[in-house]
This record gives sequence, structure tokens and C-alpha cells, in this order.
Amino acid sequence: MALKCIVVLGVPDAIHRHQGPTSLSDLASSLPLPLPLHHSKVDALRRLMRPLVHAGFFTATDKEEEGEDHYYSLTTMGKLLLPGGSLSPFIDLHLDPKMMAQWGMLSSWFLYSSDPVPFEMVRDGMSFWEWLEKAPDQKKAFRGVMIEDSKLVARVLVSECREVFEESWVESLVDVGGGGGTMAVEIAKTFPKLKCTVFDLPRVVANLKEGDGVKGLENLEVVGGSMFEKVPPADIVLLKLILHDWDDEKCLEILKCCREAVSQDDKKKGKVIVIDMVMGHKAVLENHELCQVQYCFDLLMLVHFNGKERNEKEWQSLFMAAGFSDYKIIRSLGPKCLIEAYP
Ligand SMILES: C[S@@+](CC[C@H](N)C(=O)[O-])C[C@H]1O[C@@H](n2cnc3c(N)ncnc32)[C@H](O)[C@@H]1O
Ligand SMILES: COc1cc(-c2oc3cc(O)cc(O)c3c(=O)c2O)cc(OC)c1OC
Repeated sequence: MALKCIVVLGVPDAIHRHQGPTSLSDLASSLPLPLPLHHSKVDALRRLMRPLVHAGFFTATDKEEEGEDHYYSLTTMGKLLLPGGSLSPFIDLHLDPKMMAQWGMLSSWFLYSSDPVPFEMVRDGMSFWEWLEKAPDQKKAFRGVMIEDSKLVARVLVSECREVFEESWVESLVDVGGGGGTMAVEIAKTFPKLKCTVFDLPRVVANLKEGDGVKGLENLEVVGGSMFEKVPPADIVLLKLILHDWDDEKCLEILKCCREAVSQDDKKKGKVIVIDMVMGHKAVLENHELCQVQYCFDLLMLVHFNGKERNEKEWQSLFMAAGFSDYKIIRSLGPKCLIEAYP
């Protein structure tokens, strides 16, 4: 809530515009507020900044003595909070009071509810996806969150995992649940010979064909449909942050459709690429912060969807039950992993 508050008050931008360490009094007087900050609240601003300095968003001169002004600067992480920064949509979405209601219901869900998840409990059974269609601000923020995450992952994928797309038999890729198309656009731009498809629900991709990034890309197609029914055929089927939204039963339906879509003959050894978390993966176990991210996202999945973050054993069971012959965890991507599943 402190983070949300300083973003709403425009603190990161005020420090950024100051172009150097900014004193508490300068900060208080340069905030873009309808009325100047009342002098009685300046000390509250100092107290608000304190946990955020501790969390690493800002640095502050460490002078707690009375009368000394504090000077604040943005850290690299703090710069992500600037308008248009990659953390802004995340804060807009997850710290929105409307998105808090489901967290407040968690204990009641354990004790009394027969609803599948707390999110649906506070919305008369409406799923997150249905609700987004009725909540334009949150829909925009959610799209922003996914775009920022995809930009980051795509950058690593096209620079450090080129071999995945450059094998001689790989001619086509479909990004299932590809949302706004960020991943597919980046892949299509980097590998112009690869025929890429963004596949998502018809209402999600309705206006995508005319979108800035997609228009004019000859090797990019947009297809509307449901991954529970039929997935367009391709050599590589990509599932990024899809399976963690669903329970095992639904994941099996998705994975079976994807396995059927993957090309297979003497020359082609098509595969499904899953980008999702692997709980307790060795790259994460050694990193306290990545562990925290995994636990938080697992609870996010519990509260919003009937989904979960899975450990390797759970992934293995899913792939085998969906008829895949083998799988391999190729590499870690922060809290996530790239997993290949072979039909
Ligand atoms: C968490 S988002 C992931 C988006 C994208 N893969 C990414 O990582 O940025 C989940 C996506 O699944 C899509 N989705 C939900 N149900 C679907 C269905 N039945 N068929 C295809 N896509 C679906 C949503 O519209 C959304 O774009
Ligand atoms: C996994 O890394 C990040 C995920 C998100 C993120 O991902 C989601 C995935 C879903 O399937 C449904 C969701 O509602 C969400 C989110 O709400 C959400 O925030 C965001 C990230 O950084 C901004 C991630 O990187 C750590």
C-alpha cells in the first residue's frame, strides 16, 4: 500500500525530474498534487518512504537526527516505478482496491465457501477472464502486466535460446494464449523465416490484426479460438504462463490439444514449449527473493484461478498423463523455467 501510495503521489517522477538527490522538503513541494502538501504531512511522507528505502526502491541519506533533511534518489529498481516503467501496470492491477477483495475472503473461502476460488466468491461465480471483460481499467492493467513480462522473457529467448527456433526443421510456431502478441511479434521479427501465429480467445484477438506491432509483419498471423477445442498446427507450440492458471484436469485438456497440434513425421520432431514456474527448481532454491516470488505467485493462482505453480514431479505427471514421451527443463528465466515436452 505504501508503494501504491508513492506511485499515486508521483514520488518517483518528482525525484527523477529533480535530477539528483532530492531533499524531503523539495520532494514535498514538487509533488504534482491538486493542493500543496500540508506541512503537517511532510513527516508522514518521510515515514512512508522509509520501508520503500528498506525494500530497495530508493536510497536515502541515513540521518534520523532531528532537523536533518533526508535526500532521496531512485535505485535501478525504483526507476521501474516511473510512469511507463515496467512495474507500473503490476501496481495498477494488484494494488487496486477492487483486486484486494478476493484476498480478504481467503480465510472465509477455507472455512465456509464451496466456490472454486476466492476471486469467484466475491463476484457471484464470475471467472477472472469473464470479469476482465467488464472491468476496462483492470483489463488494461492486466494486458500491461503481461506485455512487460513478455518483453523481458522474449528478449532472453531470442538472444540466448536462438537454437530452439533455428533448427532446420522448425518452420512454424503458435503462441497459445498469446494475448496481445508481444512474444510472437518479437519472435517473428527476429526469425523472419519462421511462420508465427498468435492464438487466443476470439474476443482477445479481435482487434489485434490492426495493432501497431502486428500490422505489416508478413510472417505473423492472428487466430481466434479456444485451446480446449483445437490449436492451430505448428512445429513448435508455445504455452507461456498458461498452465499455472488451470487445475490438472484442464491442463490435461490443453496439453492434449497442443500435442495433437504439434507436427510429427520423419523429419520433424515437433515440441511443446512451456514457460512457467518450477517450484523448488535448483536456480530458485539458492535465491531467497526468487523463492518469495514463486510462493506469492502460487497464492495468486490459488486466490484468482483454480490453478497452481507446480514442482518438477507435478510437471512430469502432467506431461506423461497427456501422452508426451519425455520432457526436459532447458533453463531458468528468473522465477520461471523453459520446459520442452516431446510428443
Ligand atoms: C496469463 S495470460 C498469458 C498471456 C501470454 N501467454 C503471456 O505470457 O503474456 C493467459 C492467456 O490465456 C488466454 N486464454 C484464456 N482462456 C483461453 C482459451 N480457452 N483459449 C485460448 N486462450 C485462452 C487469456 O485470454 C490470456 O491471454
Ligand atoms: C511469472 O512472472 C510474472 C508474472 C506476472 C503475472 O503473471 C500472471 C500470470 C497469469 O497467468 C495470471 C495473472 O493474473 C498474472 C499476473 O497477474 C501477473 O502479475 C507478472 C510479473 O511481473 C510483473 C512476473 O514476473 C515476475
